[in-house]
Amino acid sequence: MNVSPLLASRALCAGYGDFQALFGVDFEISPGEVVALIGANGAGKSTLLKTLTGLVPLRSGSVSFAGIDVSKTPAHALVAHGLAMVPEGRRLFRGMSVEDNLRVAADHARPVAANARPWTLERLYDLFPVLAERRRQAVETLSGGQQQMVAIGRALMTQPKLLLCDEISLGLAPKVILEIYEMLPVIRQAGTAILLVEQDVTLASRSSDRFYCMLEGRITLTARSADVTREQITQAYFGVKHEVG
Ligand SMILES: Nc1ncnc2c1ncn2[C@@H]1O[C@H](COP(=O)(O)OP(=O)(O)OP(=O)(O)O)[C@@H](O)[C@H]1O
Repeated sequence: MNVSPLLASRALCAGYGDFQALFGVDFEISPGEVVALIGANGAGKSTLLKTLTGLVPLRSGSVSFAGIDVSKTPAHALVAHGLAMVPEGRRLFRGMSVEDNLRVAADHARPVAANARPWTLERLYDLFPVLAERRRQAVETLSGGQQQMVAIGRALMTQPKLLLCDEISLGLAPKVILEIYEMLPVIRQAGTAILLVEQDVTLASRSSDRFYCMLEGRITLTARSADVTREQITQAYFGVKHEVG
């Protein structure tokens, strides 16, 4: 059975002023899938993420999320439809406690069905027990890894169908990165699809079902993570187009 994609772009072009950053990008992620987006600095990953979420306008092509035309929907309204972002740099509400950061997000949550099991503070504290210990602390007093957990928790409190994670490993120690990445399967089992924008290619392919590689605003490789070779990734990352799987 073919499942319709949750998020899909077709022939997407976008840019800034005279500069075109994305050229005909076809991208999709299905419900419950974990997809990674990799590429060197400046390849266009953040721009793609921003265009998929309506923060950068389309020049041509289309983006749909859960059947909604993203170009006709204000970015903030997409949250209520189930699209949540863990932004690069986390952007937590400084001066507010861990718990208040999480509670604020709940005010913008997607309505969930009566028989669904929503993300609650208790459930998040089970996922990241250290946040329960620090619930009353101001977020800026937390370590970088703990702040990243709050950023993920805040996004989950909006009850997303899709969690977009922009370089969540950036600047964190390897042990902390693993702690956070180990939680992704739990989030996915709860029914949330995940898009990981990641600089670390090994981590990205190990943690995803499929991935896309970008180079200079174009997709140069799309593959099932289990099927792709190191050489194919290297070529796509630096310059030769491949289609696998
Ligand atoms: N606000 C902006 N104004 C003008 N050009 C921009 C802007 N943001 C990004 N760009 C340019 O668009 C291109 C793609 O940048 P983007 O940030 O999307 O790449 P990236 O793959 O996310 O890189 P990084 O990993 O460094 O974040 C780059 O050439 C970048 O210089």
